[in-house]
Amino acid sequence: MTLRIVEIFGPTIQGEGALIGEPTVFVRAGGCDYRCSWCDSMHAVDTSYRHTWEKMSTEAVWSEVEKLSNGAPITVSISGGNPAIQNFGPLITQGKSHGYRFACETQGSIASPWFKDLDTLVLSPKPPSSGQTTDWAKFESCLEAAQDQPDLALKIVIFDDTDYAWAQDVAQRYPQMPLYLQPGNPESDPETPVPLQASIDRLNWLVEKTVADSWFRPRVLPQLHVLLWGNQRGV
Ligand SMILES: C[S@@+](CC[C@H](N)C(=O)[O-])C[C@H]1O[C@@H](n2cnc3c(N)ncnc32)[C@H](O)[C@@H]1O
Ligand SMILES: Nc1nc2[nH]cc(C(=O)O)c2c(=O)[nH]1
Ligand code: SF4
Ligand SMILES: [Mg+2]
Repeated sequence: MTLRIVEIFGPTIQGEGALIGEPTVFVRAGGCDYRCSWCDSMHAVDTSYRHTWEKMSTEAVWSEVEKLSNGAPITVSISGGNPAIQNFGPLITQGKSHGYRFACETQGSIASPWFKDLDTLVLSPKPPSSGQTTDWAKFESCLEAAQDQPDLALKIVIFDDTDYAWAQDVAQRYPQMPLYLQPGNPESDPETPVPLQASIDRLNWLVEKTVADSWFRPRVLPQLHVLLWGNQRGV
């Protein structure tokens, strides 16, 4: 199996959502069917970066994960881009046989048969500010592909009041799924520092909004890695 890989990095901490704080090695897949206006990982999306992506065998990816984690079983997060475009099934099988855990981050536009082999599937449908439109039939197919096997989490990025109202609608569609909200980071250029106070202010805005609405279902979280390292890549 050949995979298009942008970067493999870590161990670091998972900075977002359900597994926040968890020691994690990231495998970032190249290519995405979306073009979110505010994507913080355009180097894994825009085909002008394709020459920086590496074609790697499953074995080569696995060996890098093992090297980075020093052979100690850890959580591996498969992100991108949209990793669902490619076949990460063999990597997951290999890693699980050594006691590793696997999570995947995807927008929910493409269902992959290997979703059922994950420990955690994070579905992150995109709000209006992204400029993308969710195909809910495809999103449902992702849930079906998971076959009730992995833990599921819904993670929604909020930039403004419109996104917030949209998130409330989506939440109602999926009353059983654990829900995470994170404020959007308008600064996605890796060279530009992210002022800490501005990040805190955006988080505070979102926390105060949910509390004022007595909307107690979501967990509101920052992007912890952005607070620590800004937009630096590979962390
Ligand atoms: C880069 S995406 C890759 C995985 C997949 N394509 C997705 O969007 O879920 C990983 C996570 O980062 C979030 N994200 C991307 N750009 C962001 C930004 N500027 N601010 C906050 N979160 C962002 C996405 O919504 C997603 O939850
Ligand atoms: N530390 C850290 N946490 C993350 N959570 C989601 C990430 C991603 O880009 O998918 C990410 C990332 O790139 N780094
Ligand atoms: S779906 Fe994810 S990787 Fe693709 S453009 Fe949007 S945020 Fe970026
Ligand atoms: Mg990121």
